Parts: sequence; structure tokens; C-alpha cells
Amino acid sequence: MNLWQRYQDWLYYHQGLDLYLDISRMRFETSLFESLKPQFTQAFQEMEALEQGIIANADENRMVGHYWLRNPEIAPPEQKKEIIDNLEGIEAFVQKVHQGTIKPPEADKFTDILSVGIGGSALGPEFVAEALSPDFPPLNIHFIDNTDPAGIDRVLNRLKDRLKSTLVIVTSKSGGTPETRNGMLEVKWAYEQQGLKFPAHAVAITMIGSKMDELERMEGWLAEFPMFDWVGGRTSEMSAVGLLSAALLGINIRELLDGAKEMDIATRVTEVKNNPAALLAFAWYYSGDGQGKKDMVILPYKDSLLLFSRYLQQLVMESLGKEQDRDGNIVHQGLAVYGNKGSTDQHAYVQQLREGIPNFFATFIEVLEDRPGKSLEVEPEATSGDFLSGFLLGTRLALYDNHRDSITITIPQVNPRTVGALIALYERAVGLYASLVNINAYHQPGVEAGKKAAASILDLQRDVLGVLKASSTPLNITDLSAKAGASEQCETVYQIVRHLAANQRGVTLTGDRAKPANLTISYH
Ligand SMILES: O=P(O)(O)OC[C@H]1O[C@H](O)[C@H](O)[C@@H](O)[C@@H]1O
Repeated sequence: MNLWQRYQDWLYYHQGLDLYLDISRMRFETSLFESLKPQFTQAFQEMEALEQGIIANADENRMVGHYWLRNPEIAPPEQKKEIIDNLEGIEAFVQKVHQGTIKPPEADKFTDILSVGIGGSALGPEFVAEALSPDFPPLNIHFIDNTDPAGIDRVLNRLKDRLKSTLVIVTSKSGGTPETRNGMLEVKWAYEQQGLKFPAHAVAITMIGSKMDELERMEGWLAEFPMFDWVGGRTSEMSAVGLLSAALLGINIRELLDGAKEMDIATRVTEVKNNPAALLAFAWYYSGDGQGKKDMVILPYKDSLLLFSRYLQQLVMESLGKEQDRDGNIVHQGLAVYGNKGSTDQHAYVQQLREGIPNFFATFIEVLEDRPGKSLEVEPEATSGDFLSGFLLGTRLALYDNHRDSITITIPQVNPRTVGALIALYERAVGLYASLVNINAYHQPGVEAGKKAAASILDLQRDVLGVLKASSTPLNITDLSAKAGASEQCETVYQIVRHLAANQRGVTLTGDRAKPANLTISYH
């Protein structure tokens, strides 16, 4: 097979975005491509229905409207108005913060943003901030995206004297996610410790009527922006969730939206070969037999795209990782995603990609412009950027020669338009792929199960502490578990008290640590 010819046969190019997609280094046969066309016809129809506002997330009885965010014209009238009003509200707020007309009571201007959120309420803002922030943004951004006390302390300690000029954005669609609630309470406490007025620094992004919305109203926070119930967390970058912090950082959000809108138009094309999202979905399908048998390794050769793989991890894995298909059959679907950036990863795990277990396909993201302006020649006729390009091209060839497939996406620059386009490209590819393999991409029942399990552990901890407080003598794990009504959960009870003992919670373990069953536990 003449590869140069295959390259040309399969190359997709989008003129408006100057974006290329090359799937020629995936070793599929044209017959597979042809045979999947009926499934694609169905997938396009389903996508059209989704864009028209059917209840695509039946679990939560919700429409799925992230495509409307960048083109309100195609949204139902009520949603159209919400989108336009919200965008204008964000821009007006940001302008006032930048001008200093909206300012904290204790300083002349806001200097920093502290963004508290998790999952879809953090990954998009983190990715976009890393990809697109100017070198010296109008405000510096920091993130709390976990309930790790040491992680929270690190962020708060570093901000310390600047808390008084920090704008705190708390983002939670549901308004009830424990990690985000905890982060918010810890930040609030830090403000109170310094005698600062937390509500005057706080902005909420949440659904109207959520617990956070109620709290925000009660405490009179500085501002609130709505999170729409018809936008899922992992596709919320183009809602207030992503746009507020991006605009505060000085990123042109209209261009981000435009890039996404232009990609959306391209990915509505019903001819598979001329639709980049369909080509991507097809390549994924081929690679993993439509069962996710191969992992997707995302390798952007550009530092600013470092967090793209982490962003895609949620978008792809939370959407596609499902036990059941849409007919209720057990299918255990998914598509594992990992990666950081090239060429850095070539000095780490790419060894395995080249020679080890062939359980993946790579996706190279190539950025044509190395930097604005000319570059130093680090060797005769070669710049640092030439090396970066050489490493990408060389690795692509070396992988292929060793029977490892790859996709290559090429963009002219990392800018708001191309980042918007990349996000939209993957959102659509995930939706189309989900249709191909007959799963619902828009719910996440597994995450709910994890949350319930965590809540029941905390309930058990309360019971255990109650028993210990009421007991006049030390107890062993078996007796403690029985008294807490959890005889079957000795191991969990042991792990709970071991954690409490390490954290000045009044719990002491006595005895041989290597023999948990022999320990005695007391409370004082
Ligand atoms: O925005 P929130 O409601 O706080 O949700 C944050 C995250 O929580 C859950 O884990 C969901 O599975 C994610 O999709 C979501 O992005």
C-alpha cells in the first residue's frame, strides 16, 4: 500500500479553522468504513434529534444542549434567551472586575481568582486556563478541585495575603457535590480567620434552586451565574462554568465559542468522510472493535495543551464507560484515555508504546506555529521547534513501523478558536461513537453509586464515634463493629479508626499495628 496515497485519500481539512485530521495511519480496510455507513446514518439522525431538544438524558429527564451554547440561534426560544442573557451578563461582570468597578471591600481591585469545583466544574476551566492564559493575565487563577486538606492548605497558604483581593468562584451544577461544598467551607473559614467578608468575594455558578443557590442568596454573595440543567458537567466549558474564568483571564471567549460553532457545523455533515468527528469516531471504532479494546493515548506536542488529555478523560470515559447498552444488555463499554505531552513523554512511557503491549492507539496533536516570530537556530538549520516537530513525526513513523496505529490532528496555533474547535470535535465524536455502540453518553450512573458508597462510610464513621464516646472501656474492632451495627464491616471500621487516630480526633489505637484484630480502640 502506498502510504502517501492513503494519506491523501483520507486527509480531512477544514479551511475556516485551518485544521487537519489524518486517520491514514489507522490500519482499517475501506470495507469496514463502508459497512458502518448505516450506523452512521442512524447516529446523525440521533444527533439531529438531540440538537432539536429531545430528552437525551432520560435518567435525569433532561435535554442535552451544549451545542446551543455556541449557537443560540438553534436553541429552543427559552434556552436561546438564557444563553444570550448569560453571556452578556458574564461579559458585563468581567469588564467591571477588570476596570475595578466591581472590587473587594478590602482592596482596590481583584488580583486573583480561586476556582472551587470538581469534575466537569473544574477540568474545562483548568484546561482552558493552561492552554490560553496570556503570560501576564489580568488576574491569576488557582484551583481547589478536591477535598484534600493538604491540597487546600497549599493553595490557601500561597494566597494568604492576597485573599483580600481574591475572587472566589464556586462552581457546582448540582450545588451538592461534597468535595466542592467542603472546599467552599474551608475557603470561607480562611476568610473569616482573616476578618474578611467571604460573601463579598464569592461568585456562585450553579443551577437555580440548588443548595448552593439558596446559600448564595441567603448570604448575599457578590454574584451568581446560572448553570443550565440541560448542560452536562463534562460538556459545560462553553457555559458560565468555563466562560467566566476564561474571560476574567483575558481570553477571548467569543472566539472560543466561534471555533466551537464552526466545528459544530463541520460535524453536522452527514457524509462520514467529510465529517471530522465521524472520522474520529470511526477510527476509535475500528481500533477497539467497537468495544474499547485499545486505549486512546493523547499526545499533544505543545506544553499549553498538557491538560487536554485530563479534560478528555472525563469527557470520553464518563460518557462512554457504561455497563449497559441502551437496550439494557450488559456490555461494559468504554474507551480509556491517558497522555500528557510530547516530546516529554518520549522520555517516559513512550518506550512501552513503541515496543511493549500494543493495547492502544495514539492521537498526535500537532501545532504548526512553534512560537510567534523567528526562532534561534540551536543547530545549523534547526530550531527548538524543528526538534519538537521532528520528534512528533519520527514517533508517528516509528509507531506505525512497529504496527502501532495513530491519528494526527494538526492545528495552526493554540488559540481560542482552535481550542474551541478541539473541544467541539471531541464532544461530537463521543456522541457519534456512543450511537455507533448503542450506549447513552449523557448519564453517569456509576458515579452516583460511588457517591452513595462514600456517604455510607461517613454514616458508619458517625456511628463508630458514637459508640466510642459512649464506651467507658477500650474496645476491640470486633466489639466496636458489633456495637455500631456493622459486624460485617470490621475491615472498614478498622480503616475508619486508623484514619481518625492519625488526625487528632480523640481516637487512640493501642497494640500491635501489624495485627489489626488485636488492637484496642479508645476515645478521650
Ligand atoms: O458540578 P457538580 O454538580 O458539582 O458536579 C461535578 C461532577 O460531579 C459528578 O462526579 C459527575 O459525575 C460529574 O459529571 C460532574 O462534573
